[in-house]
Amino acid sequence: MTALSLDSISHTFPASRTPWSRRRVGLARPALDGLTLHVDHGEVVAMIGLNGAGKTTALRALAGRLSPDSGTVKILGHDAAELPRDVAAQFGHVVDAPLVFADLTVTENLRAAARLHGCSSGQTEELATAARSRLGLDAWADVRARALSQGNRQRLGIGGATIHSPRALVLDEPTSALDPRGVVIVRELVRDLAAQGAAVLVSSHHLDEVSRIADRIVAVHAGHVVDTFAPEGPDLESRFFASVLAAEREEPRAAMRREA
Ligand SMILES: Nc1ncnc2c1ncn2[C@@H]1O[C@H](COP(=O)(O)OP(=O)(O)OP(=O)(O)O)[C@@H](O)[C@H]1O
Repeated sequence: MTALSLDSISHTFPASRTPWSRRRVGLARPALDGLTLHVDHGEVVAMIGLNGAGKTTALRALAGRLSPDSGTVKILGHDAAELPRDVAAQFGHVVDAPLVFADLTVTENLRAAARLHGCSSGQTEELATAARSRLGLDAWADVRARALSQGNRQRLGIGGATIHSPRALVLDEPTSALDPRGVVIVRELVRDLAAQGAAVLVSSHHLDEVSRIADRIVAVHAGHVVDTFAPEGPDLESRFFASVLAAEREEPRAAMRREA
């Protein structure tokens, strides 16, 4: 059953203005251009794409941080922009900056994350201890988040986003700052959640990691899905670039068809 869905979503940010002029500069190209993507329960889908392809914008729409110009965005069957409280409690995400309070310690942050995700006060301590240990953060238990390294802060954000064992999870470049041990920890955490039935959508630039973590890989280019790959099989990098090149060759023809 589909747990995360983006259907024909399009979004164009306003063209930027220079600080010294009210005149808009630059072309307003769509960040998302009819992107459709579904993730089922128990499935890990990885989104790959060049810089500016639209990955984060799509994930922001799922996280309820952006209302696209058109299309439908659903989490567990509900409009992502207006999740009922009980559905929000089954969803987790790290998109943009992780929800980490700089002045709280690691343990206090995890307790806060458990409460914010609707876990009962009776469960909080146990969940915080388990998440801290799972993410390899025991040595930093009483350290304020502002003093953490970038990688440990990323671990803490992921710990907070998954502390309630969500049924739907969205992670934007979850391993970008992690050391190799952290990469394995996050991979195993994501795979375990999927084994429990969670739908997981991650974006990443690490093609090697993507093929280890995902059941399905989607290539996004110019705001839409241009190809889908199985993780096994030869040389993901070559397959990815072939798809991007084919999409770039096809685009002028598609634009002419749209204008005709
Ligand atoms: N807040 C914003 N205002 C204006 N344009 C934006 C904004 N956020 C994103 N964009 C533009 O939307 C397009 C898609 O950006 P997005 O961040 O979704 O790409 P991405 O695939 O996540 O890239 P990266 O791999 O570099 O993180 C880009 O052209 C970007 O410049």
